[in-house]
Amino acid sequence: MVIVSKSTMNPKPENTMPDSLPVTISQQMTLLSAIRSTDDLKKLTIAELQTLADECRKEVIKIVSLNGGHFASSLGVVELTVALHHVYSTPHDKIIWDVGHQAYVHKILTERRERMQTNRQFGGLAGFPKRSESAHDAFGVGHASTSISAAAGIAVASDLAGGDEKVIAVIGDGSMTGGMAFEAMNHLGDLKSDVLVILNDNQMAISSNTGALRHHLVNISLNKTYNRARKLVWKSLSLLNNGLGDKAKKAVRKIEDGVKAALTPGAFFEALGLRYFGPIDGHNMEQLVKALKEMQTLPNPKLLHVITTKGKGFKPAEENQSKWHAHNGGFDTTTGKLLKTADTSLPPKYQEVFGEALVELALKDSTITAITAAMPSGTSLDLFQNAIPNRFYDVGIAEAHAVTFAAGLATQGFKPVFAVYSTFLQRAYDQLIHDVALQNLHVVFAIDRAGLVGEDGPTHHGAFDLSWLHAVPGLVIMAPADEQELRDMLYTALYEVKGPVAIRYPRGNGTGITLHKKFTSLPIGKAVMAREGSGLALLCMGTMTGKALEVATILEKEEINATVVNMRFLKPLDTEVIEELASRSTHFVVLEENSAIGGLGSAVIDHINSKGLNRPVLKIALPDAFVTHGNMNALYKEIGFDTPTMTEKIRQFYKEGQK
Ligand SMILES: Cc1ncc(C[n+]2csc(CCOP(=O)(O)OP(=O)(O)O)c2C)c(N)n1
Ligand SMILES: CC(=O)[C@@H](O)[C@H](O)COP(=O)(O)O
Ligand SMILES: [Mg+2]
Repeated sequence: MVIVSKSTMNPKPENTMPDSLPVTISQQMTLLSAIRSTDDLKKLTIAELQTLADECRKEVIKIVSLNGGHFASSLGVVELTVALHHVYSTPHDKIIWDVGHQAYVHKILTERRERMQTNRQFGGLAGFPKRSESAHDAFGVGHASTSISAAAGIAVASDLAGGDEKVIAVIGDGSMTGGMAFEAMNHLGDLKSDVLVILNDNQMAISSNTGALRHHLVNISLNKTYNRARKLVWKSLSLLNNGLGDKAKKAVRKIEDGVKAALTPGAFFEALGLRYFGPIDGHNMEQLVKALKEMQTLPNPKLLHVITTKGKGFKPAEENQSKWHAHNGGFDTTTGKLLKTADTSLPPKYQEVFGEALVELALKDSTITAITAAMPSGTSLDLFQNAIPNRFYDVGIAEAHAVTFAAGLATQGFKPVFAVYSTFLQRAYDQLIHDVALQNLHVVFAIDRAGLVGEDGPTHHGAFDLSWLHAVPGLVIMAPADEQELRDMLYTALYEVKGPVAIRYPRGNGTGITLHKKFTSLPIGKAVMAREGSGLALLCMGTMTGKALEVATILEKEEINATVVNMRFLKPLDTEVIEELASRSTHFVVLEENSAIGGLGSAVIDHINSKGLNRPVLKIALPDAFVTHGNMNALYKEIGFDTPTMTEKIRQFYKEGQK
């Protein structure tokens, strides 16, 4: 195999009007609009493939500028995606995109171009690959580091069934930091199944990638001796594929292995049983196509290291890759400038209030440490990182490790705060139980994005945390009704609670309440009255309190005088308030933005039953189903969380009981 030198990195188009396409294209038509299926890509020359890539890049910029979505990651893999669909044949061959936030070009090329303007909208295309959406989406994704495991499973299934499909996992350097990726390579290397792992190395997760592997990958790219030796290795590979006899093949393979073991920084992957190739320039179509064609002929697990630039081809995104990881849309497609000025009148976001409060407290308390699993900006722990870098830890996409790491810190008298999205903490349930709760360690879980999150959809909704946290003995679980309560709950978690404690709060803006400078300790396990009433009791978790108050105001006009209680704590549950309410209420309604199974509703019903209080309870909660993607208003309407529907449900429930 010939490695293309830097000077040939951007080959000039050989002919701008391809005659190799099945359809005739007019002057105005782009190459992209002539593509009907991935079969059409097979016939394109390298220059045409590059033209197609340029058009796809423009298309991604246009789509995200209109409706928002994940951005810089797709721009970085435009050439890689085009090359993959040129060399491989999906859906027969299987491409598994890790996380899937970089798969927009894959979607455009696999018969979804016309629907891309519905991307992430209610009823439209999903923002991530989804098996039910297209046969070309080999595996459903959203969470990181799953691709190699899934690829191994698919390849083994093919081995068992005698299939001949090729299986390719495309995984970013950020996702490669996740434990599952290592576990999968360890297994795959032993299995010997035919899987190509493409390591898309752009030195970025959402923010800068972290960890020792990151430095290792930089070393590979910069190692001159290796890069010279690599040419020799690739030459031997070409020999291998060009008709040598079995004995000679073995001898060449031995030489190759020897050279690589001595010189290849990629020996790390080799040790795990994956033959390492690369690094190659992931924006050079010729190099990519050649490399992929070589990979296609090789049996067994192998890893192709591809170097790309996140945000490639859109200057603002290349210059600020983290900011442009995802975008809300509404920007100029050349300059990146916002077309409308941002609304500065909105209240601060819950995550910002959390991040600021934690810094305030940690500046006065040197035992507080902050931990993120690759989400410093999303959780606002970047504020802590800037203010107190020596007590800030970004562990990579490694939620399970983060929890046990926190447990270790806690054993030594530190107060670790792990800020993590609800959906990603699911990865670390065992660690939370076994390493933290069982040892009653004082670890604070700041559980962000609890409840529905909108456009990211079911892979990202924080729909279950109250249910699974509820089952853990000794864990204190709280949810603030507004941003002031979030500050006070953080303070309470750090200074009143002595064991494991979780605070769950939603994505997005707070209520706009005026924040006090002072922190207040909240009595543990005690609810607060938000509205006095009688007959009907509305018991709320977190921000559902605001919604319940709206409902109560509407019902008041109909002479239904509801009591609204902000429960504050799921655990310990305020059983006294439930018993007191039972003395003056005939009906209970529990409101929570969590699955109807196992959260506050279940806790209240259990207590009512255990005391023989005999009160009917209506649960207003998320359905026992995966909630789709779309904007929050559309989702709330879909599940009956809009104020009119909730009011009607509660009205009916109460009136039925009065008959
Ligand atoms: C388990 C899990 N934790 C966190 C995330 C949030 N997340 C989404 S993309 C991403 C960074 C991925 O980096 P990389 O794989 O290198 O892809 P790139 O965007 O650089 O192409 C993170 C942390 C996630 N999707 N899944
Ligand atoms: C792909 C991924 O998991 C993240 O990029 C996620 O979409 C971020 O969501 P927020 O916008 O809520 O931070
Ligand atoms: Mg990356």
